Amino acid sequence: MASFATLDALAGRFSEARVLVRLDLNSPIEDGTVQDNRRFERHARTVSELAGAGHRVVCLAHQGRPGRDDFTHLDQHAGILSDYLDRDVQYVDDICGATAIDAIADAEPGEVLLLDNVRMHDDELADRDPEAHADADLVTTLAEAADAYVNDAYSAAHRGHASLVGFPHVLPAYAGRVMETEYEANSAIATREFDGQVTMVVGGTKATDVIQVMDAIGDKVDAFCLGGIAGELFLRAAGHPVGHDVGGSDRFDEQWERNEETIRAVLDERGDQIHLPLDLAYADEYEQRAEIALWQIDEKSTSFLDVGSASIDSYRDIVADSEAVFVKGALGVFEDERFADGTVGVLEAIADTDCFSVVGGGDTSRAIGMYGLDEADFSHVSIAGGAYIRALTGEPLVAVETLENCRPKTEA
Ligand SMILES: Nc1ncnc2c1ncn2[C@@H]1O[C@H](COP(=O)(O)OP(=O)(O)OP(=O)(O)O)[C@@H](O)[C@H]1O
Ligand SMILES: O=C(O)[C@H](O)COP(=O)(O)O
Repeated sequence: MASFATLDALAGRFSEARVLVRLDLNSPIEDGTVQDNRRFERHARTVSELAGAGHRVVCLAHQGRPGRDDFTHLDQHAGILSDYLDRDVQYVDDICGATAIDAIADAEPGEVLLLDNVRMHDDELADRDPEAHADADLVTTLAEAADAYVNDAYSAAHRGHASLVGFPHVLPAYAGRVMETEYEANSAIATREFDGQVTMVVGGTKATDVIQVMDAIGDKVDAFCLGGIAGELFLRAAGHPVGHDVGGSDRFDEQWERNEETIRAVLDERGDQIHLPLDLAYADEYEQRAEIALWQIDEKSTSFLDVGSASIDSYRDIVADSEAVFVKGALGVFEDERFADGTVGVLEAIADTDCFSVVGGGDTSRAIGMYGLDEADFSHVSIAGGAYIRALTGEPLVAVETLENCRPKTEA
């Protein structure tokens, strides 16, 4: 259990307050258009609760990183957020200048504002510790204009940026509903004791991340079911001619070099817990899905894009016997229907059981909506990427620690 104060405590202390709410609306951008995603819908619940209670809600968020194509203003984000609320979101083209401060002062009870991309202010990304961030202009100016601070940005909580760690030192600070639920579910592998089998489904393209997770939490997990790039790299370590770059791909060799030692050590120490694909799927000469058993592969000349049917059956059985299942990364290129069987098959197996389940990773969790699965059949579908990885390994998240350490005095 986290020891931060929540919106329940805020409700008991404030009415019609000016509440600064840090959201994480960081989203994919395609051809200049911000793509709607779960983050808007989830954060809308926190914003709606606060606005519905009559508070004046001032949202702060970031988009992209300076120097990247996805570093933009938040006007489109305001539009998407208001689609999920039963009220308008007023976009303020300023962060903590006179325009922002006036808009905050003029806000009526129940009104929602979204300030501009907080990473456009130099203080946000300055390399400072939380106490020094609390003294920076960005934080002191906005804190002066507000009564309370809510951090709902769990998925950015591994970042020690000003808007995430500065305010709790100068304003009564609370965790929003997204922060609360994400923290609870994603930390479960590190904090909860499960009576039965704990399974982790590991796939995707970021093999380095997931291999580190496997290395760190091997003691807490009974079965790892592998697919995606990590699956092939483990097969390569086990002596199979897969997991090499072919036909212009650049996903394998570099990650192999970086992780070979860890992969071999994990296989050596935890071979019994690790379930590798028994077969793999690829596009044949007619561009149809075809499968090949592992023992039939004698040279790496094909790009494999999914695990095969025998692997899926075996993973489904493992899931059915599990008390808890955590998913990180897709087992295949599910965006292409021909190669969705592995990812969808395992998600369906999880949905069919009443095990405790967490599905993480922005890309992977998209498969739930794409293939008509019901989010309600999973205990939690995380909207976090880097923060989820850290939570799985039990690594502290600096913004969560700050909320806990700066718990408002009256709620202590
Ligand atoms: N064999 C494969 N070859 C190429 N890509 C694959 C393969 N298997 C899975 N993928 C890709 O992995 C992606 C999902 O995993 P990824 O590592 O990107 O992370 P995620 O955990 O879902 O998301 P994020 O970390 O971005 O929040 C999917 O888009 C899928 O197409
Ligand atoms: O999208 C995310 O995972 C968070 O917003 C963190 O973004 P960052 O990796 O750019 O800090």
